Amino acid sequence: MPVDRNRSTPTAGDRGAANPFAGATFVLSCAKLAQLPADGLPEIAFAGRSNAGKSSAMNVLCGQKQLARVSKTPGRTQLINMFDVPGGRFADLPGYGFAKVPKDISRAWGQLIGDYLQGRANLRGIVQIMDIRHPLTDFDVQMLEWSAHRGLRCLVLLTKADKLRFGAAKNTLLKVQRALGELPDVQVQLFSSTSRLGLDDARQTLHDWLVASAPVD
Ligand SMILES: Nc1nc2c(ncn2[C@@H]2O[C@H](COP(=O)(O)OP(=O)(O)OP(=O)(O)O)[C@@H](O)[C@H]2O)c(=O)[nH]1
Ligand SMILES: [Mg+2]
Repeated sequence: MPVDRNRSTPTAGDRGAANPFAGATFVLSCAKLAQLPADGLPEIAFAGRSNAGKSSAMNVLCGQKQLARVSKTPGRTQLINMFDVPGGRFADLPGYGFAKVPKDISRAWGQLIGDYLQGRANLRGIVQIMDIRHPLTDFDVQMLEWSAHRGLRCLVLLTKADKLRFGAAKNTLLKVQRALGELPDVQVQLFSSTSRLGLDDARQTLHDWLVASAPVD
């Protein structure tokens, strides 16, 4: 039976009015750029390694449990999934770097992400999701460099921070901040979709991006 992905369960403990992304809805899945909505709404893309926690982060940011599909199997999100949020749109990008994916499929994903990052005019920023236990893969760094080259803002979420002791998480945060210090417009923070660490800060940053992108009357 098909799952109606617009019917989502609110996350327990969500503070409702404080969430700027409450009421987010699934729009569509696209395999090609031509299928993306053409209305020019400001977009924020969630990028990162397969299984890093992109879909989980998007769900918790929107205060919904099953808005984007979460899976224990890496490589599950293979299309660009678009979600309407107040003031713009979120794009859940297919994850990269999953070794068991056949080469030709892997190439097609890379092409899709590359085309999207380079060609999507209404793209306003990137949320780069990194598993805090495996930060800064080569492709993570390449994504950040592409984004900086295009003048996009970037928020790095070091997610699954619940898996580390707080001191170890803080050390990784400092290490990643130092490593990315040269790149303009990059912010790095701790995050956990499970414990909700960093949730309010991340929501505020993304909300500010969309507000800054809104047309002035
Ligand atoms: N402990 C913990 N587990 C998490 C967190 N975020 C995600 N996970 C788990 O990590 C796995 C992958 O999460 P997804 O959100 O599906 O990851 P993804 O990056 O969207 O994966 P792909 O769509 O395959 O690229 C799932 O088993 C999640 O439950 C987190 O903050 N803490
Ligand atoms: Mg996913």
